[in-house]
Amino acid sequence: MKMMSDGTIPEHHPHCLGCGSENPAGMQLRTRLDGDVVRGEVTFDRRQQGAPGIAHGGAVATVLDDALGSVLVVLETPAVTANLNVSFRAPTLLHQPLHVEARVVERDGRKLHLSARLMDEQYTTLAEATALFLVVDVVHFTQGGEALPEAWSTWGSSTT
Ligand SMILES: CCCCCCCCCCCCCC(=O)SCCNC(=O)CCNC(=O)[C@H](O)C(C)(C)COP(=O)(O)OP(=O)(O)OC[C@H]1O[C@@H](n2cnc3c(N)ncnc32)[C@H](O)[C@@H]1OP(=O)(O)O
Repeated sequence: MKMMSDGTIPEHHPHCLGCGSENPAGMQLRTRLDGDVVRGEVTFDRRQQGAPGIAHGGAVATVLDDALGSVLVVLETPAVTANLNVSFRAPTLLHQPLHVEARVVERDGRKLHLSARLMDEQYTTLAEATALFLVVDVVHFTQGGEALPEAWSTWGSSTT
């Protein structure tokens, strides 16, 4: 597993494993592994604002998708989001420290069924997601014409 001795996942986002990309939309999601669950913290600011003082739903979905991407780091499995379903349960306020968790629900061949949740400081659910990720060959990621992070070369690429 790709993690530090304190359980944190280095450079939470898969893109950051050596390629120098920033987090999507400037969001600073930091994740760590807790048993089988990826946990993280994030705080939205005005860059992710939708209605005044409230995070945009797309930004919330991005954080959930990003946390799900961290699960791939733990699994060391190259995969992509095929389907993402988000339920928004309560307004996500800006400038509040929030908790995120993501986990594997089931693996069925190439299909990874994952789930994620965004919670406020009191662990009240604000949004939750279910997702289908499909395992792909690492070649999938060369389509953008950019060099891939060195760390990815050691990851599995079997799509069977
Ligand atoms: C080396 C390590 C690298 C690690 C890097 C990891 C991190 C990377 C960064 C991660 C960043 C974070 C994440 C991101 O941001 S990932 C970025 C957002 N996602 C994408 O760009 C994905 C774009 N889509 C595709 O490339 C293709 O459509 C994929 C690869 C997904 C499937 O095309 P492919 O030709 O391969 O598969 P298939 O069509 O034969 O279908 C196969 C099976 O799947 C079922 N199905 C398909 N789609 C759906 C659907 N929407 N709902 C329900 N089911 C669906 C389908 O019915 C079939 O089922 P069955 O008939 O077999 O039962």
